Amino acid sequence: MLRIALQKKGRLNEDSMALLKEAGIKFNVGSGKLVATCADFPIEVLFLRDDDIPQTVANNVADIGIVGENEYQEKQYELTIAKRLGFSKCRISLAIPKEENYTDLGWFNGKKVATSYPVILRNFFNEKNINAEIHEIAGSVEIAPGIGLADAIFDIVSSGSTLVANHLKEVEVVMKSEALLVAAPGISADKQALLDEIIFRINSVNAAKSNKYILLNAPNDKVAEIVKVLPGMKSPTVLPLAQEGWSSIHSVIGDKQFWDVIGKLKEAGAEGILVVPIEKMIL
Ligand SMILES: Nc1ncnc2c1ncn2[C@@H]1O[C@H](COP(=O)(O)OP(=O)(O)OP(=O)(O)O)[C@@H](O)[C@H]1O
Ligand SMILES: O=P(O)(O)OC[C@H]1O[C@H](OP(=O)(O)OP(=O)(O)O)[C@H](O)[C@@H]1O
Ligand SMILES: [Mg+2]
Repeated sequence: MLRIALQKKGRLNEDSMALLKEAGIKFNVGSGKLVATCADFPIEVLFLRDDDIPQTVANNVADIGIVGENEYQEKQYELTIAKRLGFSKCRISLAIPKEENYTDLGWFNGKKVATSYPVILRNFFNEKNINAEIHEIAGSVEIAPGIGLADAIFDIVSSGSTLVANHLKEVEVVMKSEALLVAAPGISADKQALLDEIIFRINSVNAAKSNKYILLNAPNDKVAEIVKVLPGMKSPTVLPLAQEGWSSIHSVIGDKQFWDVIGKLKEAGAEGILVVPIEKMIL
């Protein structure tokens, strides 16, 4: 039985639960329950505050967990990053009152900076030889300069709207963050096999999301040119149509090349192009 630590509620909770669900791992979550089991996978979930997830995994109370890279860096536990999950993307930045004239990091010398990430900030300032005071607060960090608690802040930024609402401007991006699947170092072979299965399923789900299945028709004399344009998992499938002299071509295209490939297909004489989502893609 594997134990996973997930955020109880907040920014990471919904995407973490959705990802596991797509990977065929559904929990029987009752309201207020902090532990849940799964009917079709040998896994148990602990619902925690995100701040407590790195420690819980490091102490082997949970075997794996989903946590923001910012929290992982801040807590400094030796955990294995099993998979970067690509959601909850944000940056952790220094921001100052918008009317301040900012030229470089030297601005922070002698200033007081409010943050929930003192370790990351201390390391950054040390590395850059900045002598600033760090004032740790647990939340509502953006309010600190406005109420005279600090001169600047170091906090999570995504759209930037919280900064704007609090008359602040982002001046330095210190780190970028995304959700991580972390594991305790040295878990047993049995647990590692379950973790590998979860990663395999997540990869299949992610590959399916970033690819589309494409079907099109073409006259036989255009098939060779069209096949050159299509990437395909191995190579495109070419099947004869009932109508003499025509073929149906099937393939898989990645999101990144999608519109470029569609344009080239039309130029090469493709007709009746259909694009359909892929449920799972086994690599
Ligand atoms: N605006 C955002 N956009 C994208 N990701 C974010 C954003 N805010 C936070 N995150 C990411 O999600 C994680 C959890 O954020 P959340 O605001 O839910 O934390 P919290 O208030 O500390 O929750 P908890 O109650 O569990 O301690 C953050 O550590 C960060 O990695
Ligand atoms: O740049 P933005 O898009 O405005 O996002 C940044 C804000 O998002 C997070 O707070 P959240 O909204 O999760 O509230 P909380 O800190 O109270 O949980 C974070 O703590 C920032 O305050
Ligand atoms: Mg927290």
